[in-house]
Amino acid sequence: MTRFSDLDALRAACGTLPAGSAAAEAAVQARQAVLTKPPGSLGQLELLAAWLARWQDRPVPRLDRVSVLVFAGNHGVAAQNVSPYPPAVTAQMVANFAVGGAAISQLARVAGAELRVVEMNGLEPTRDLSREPAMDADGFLRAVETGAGSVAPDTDLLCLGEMGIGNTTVASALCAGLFGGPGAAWAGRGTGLDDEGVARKAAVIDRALRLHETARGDPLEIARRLGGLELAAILGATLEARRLGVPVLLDGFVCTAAAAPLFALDPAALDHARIAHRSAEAGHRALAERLGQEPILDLGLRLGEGSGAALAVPILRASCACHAGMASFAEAGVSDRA
Ligand SMILES: Cc1cc2ncn([C@H]3O[C@H](COP(=O)(O)O)[C@@H](O)[C@H]3O)c2cc1C
Ligand SMILES: O=C(O)c1cccnc1
Repeated sequence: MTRFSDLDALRAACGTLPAGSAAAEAAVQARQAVLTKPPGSLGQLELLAAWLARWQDRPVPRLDRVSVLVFAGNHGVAAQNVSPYPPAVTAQMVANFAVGGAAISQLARVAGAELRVVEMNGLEPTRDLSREPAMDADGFLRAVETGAGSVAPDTDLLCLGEMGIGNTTVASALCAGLFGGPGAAWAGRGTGLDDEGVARKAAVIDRALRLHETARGDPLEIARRLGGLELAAILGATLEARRLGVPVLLDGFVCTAAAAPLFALDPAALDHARIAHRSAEAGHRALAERLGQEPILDLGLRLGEGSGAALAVPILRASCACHAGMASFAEAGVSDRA
């Protein structure tokens, strides 16, 4: 398993990323051009096949082994009354995942994906980021390693998700720390805060931003101080997937925020990771724009768990099926344009 002795070692790993296979991408584009359809008429399906091919390094992309990895963690900042739900729900939902009763249990099945849930640090909470750094360097790095170590090398597509009461506050703080703006610019309703609750959440984030001001400009320090264990694991899994040639689907706001420090270090670092679904959570639109991405889907979900990522899998399956299974003009005896 990849080990990181210190933050500099992790930073170095983030600085040496494979570029993907331009040849595999070009092969897909060449084949798209001869399939029985007007050029470009399959829109995003054509682009997604090329994207999968590049990062899988396969001229014909495949989705035989799709995995949903959900990282679960708790957060000290939940003590600040920033979520309508108590932290005990995190463990209760992990139990619900195990017996197939959660939304992601159903959506992973529909996607034809294996679902795995990883509990971070026995669901012990991090420290309250509005009072001190959420994690020490060791705790942060072990969480990144746990994420990296959870990615099976033979995965064709990795869907990432999270569970952790209070983590929309963490994700908002992380975005503000990375990209600027006050708490109010990034804080949303999460699981259902009212206006007063959102204002309280924004104030907690502002306090955290003042406290961790000196870390501004250092994305991994921001992730350590203003992040959380399941978010660090998502960062580690996203990084490792790049190394292993596994394309990634990021779920909603929390998941995208978790991977965002990689983008802040290198704007090409998330080229193998697509935002699967635009969450209805307030900050997600701005975050996706900041990362230069248009989410594949926008169905108004605001759940997390990897739900949006799993929902995009059938679209990718359609993309692969058309690419691999359609006939060319020559094979089908269809006249191409004059
Ligand atoms: C029953 C239940 C199931 C969930 N599944 C995902 N989340 C989502 O809500 C939480 C974040 O929202 P906040 O920051 O407002 O606490 C995370 O656990 C996230 O995955 C859930 C939340 C609840 C209550
Ligand atoms: O978009 C998300 O990730 C999200 C939104 C609300 C609650 N939990 C997660």
